[in-house]
Amino acid sequence: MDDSKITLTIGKQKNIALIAHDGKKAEIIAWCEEHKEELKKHFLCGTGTTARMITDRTGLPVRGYNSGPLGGDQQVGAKVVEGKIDLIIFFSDPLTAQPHDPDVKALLRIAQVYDIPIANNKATADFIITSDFIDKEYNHDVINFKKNISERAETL
Ligand SMILES: O=C(CO)COP(=O)(O)O
Repeated sequence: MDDSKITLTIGKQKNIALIAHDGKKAEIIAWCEEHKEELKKHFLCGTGTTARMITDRTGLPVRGYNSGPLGGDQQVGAKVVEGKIDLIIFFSDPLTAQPHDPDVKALLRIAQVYDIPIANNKATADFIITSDFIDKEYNHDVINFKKNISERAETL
């Protein structure tokens, strides 16, 4: 058995990261409004502009990191590595080139490495937010996890 891999039972409340490129901001705001009652039960964070716009338009509290082009995707990726993110809703824009495309790819890759559910369009986001996953105690395999479970949200 790999000693660096620990299984944690995290509880029902999830730490959810919300991210959208500019061409998809309206879509993620509408999605948050549609699922507001569910999202209220969870801890929300996101890249800078997305977080601010969701809070302004829906009233949901969303802790904001840096804007995506200024390293926000990398900050979310680092939280994934630390075992603090349970779900990522990332409405990326497939029709517009992004200056920070390497950061976007790095986030997609690290979510895959750590087996974190990541929705890149509304259909997938709808599926996850209405699924058992969101309601269940979440058993999460975390590699090199060093923080106490209760510190997870506080240190996001
Ligand atoms: O660029 C982004 C994700 O790659 C999103 O960043 P903002 O939320 O700051 O617009």
